[in-house]
Amino acid sequence: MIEVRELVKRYGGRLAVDGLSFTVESGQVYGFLGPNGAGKSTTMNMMTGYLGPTAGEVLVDGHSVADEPEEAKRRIGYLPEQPPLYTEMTVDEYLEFAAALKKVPRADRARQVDRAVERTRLGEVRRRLIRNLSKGYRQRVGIAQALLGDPEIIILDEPTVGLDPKQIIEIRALIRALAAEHTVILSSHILAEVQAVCGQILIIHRGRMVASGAPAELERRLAGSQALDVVVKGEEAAGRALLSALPGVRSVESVPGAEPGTAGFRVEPRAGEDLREAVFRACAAAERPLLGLRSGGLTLEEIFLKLTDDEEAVTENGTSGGGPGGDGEIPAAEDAADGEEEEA
Ligand SMILES: Nc1ncnc2c1ncn2[C@@H]1O[C@H](COP(=O)(O)OP(=O)(O)OP(=O)(O)O)[C@@H](O)[C@H]1O
Repeated sequence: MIEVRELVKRYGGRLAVDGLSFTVESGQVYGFLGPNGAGKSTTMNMMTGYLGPTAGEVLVDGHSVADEPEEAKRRIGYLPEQPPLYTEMTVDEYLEFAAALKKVPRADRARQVDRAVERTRLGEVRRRLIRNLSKGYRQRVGIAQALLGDPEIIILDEPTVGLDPKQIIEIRALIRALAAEHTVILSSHILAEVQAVCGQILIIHRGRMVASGAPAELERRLAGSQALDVVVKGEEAAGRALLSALPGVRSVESVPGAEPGTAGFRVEPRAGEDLREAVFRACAAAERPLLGLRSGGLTLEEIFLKLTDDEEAVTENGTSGGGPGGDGEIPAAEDAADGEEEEA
């Protein structure tokens, strides 16, 4: 288990990590999600003791990374964003060297290297020079290195960045397999990646946590009420009057762009109401053809983009101005970093 308490990192005038607190429970796969520059690498570097925090602390199974680095670090295997591979070594030589650096007892090194090679399926290339390996295989070497010493927790910084689609699938499968025996934390700026392998998501933006939870829970909590996108035949005013009169409707907004002779609306229900059937029946009773009816709640992808791209629209209770409401407890994603924003 890792406890991150009020972690802060300042690079000169730039606040890269701004008071992050969270807990990583054993036996789960956590996805650390955020756009480039959100502070993911900085946080991972502090969690693994590569970088000292400006303030705050990290405890690994109760051991402070700052005060008991050996105790804390031996529980963590780390694949940094740029793994320090020695490309003039063979895979075996490098892993033996890494095992020695990690103070794996000499008598146990060969066994541990064998096991790491087996788990990352490097058997075929173990006698090849690292410089002759593809990026996908090099990444596996980096992961094998993280497994040496048999740490309980594996931390992987952007493990699939720069890989081709086939390699990405292989690395994801490898991560899932690791999860059977380790707590895994990986960072990514791609939601689909985190959704594909993680049971828990931590969304970070400008050095702060903007949402966390299981993917389905986040979606449910933050997607907002089941707003409906409705298209009816005929004039806008008549369609609006019809929909507004339905019990359970909170608001009806016109959505521009409907084809001529039709009108589009976003219909917000009151909490807990499912309006689909009522909309259908009302249109039928009024002999007004219903041309479109779809749930307009946000997908997790839209939530992620809203939380990280459009922070001005995010208010204190995590709802967005004009968008569907939500009852999630997310702190405001106000401008905390004082640097320029980077491309997502
Ligand atoms: N050594 C450094 N000196 C100064 N600023 C830094 C340093 N390292 C990171 N930063 C800045 O801190 C912020 C957070 O960077 P960090 O690398 O942690 O983000 P990230 O979420 O991991 O993004 P990426 O995926 O691009 O690495 C960025 O604005 C970055 O420019």
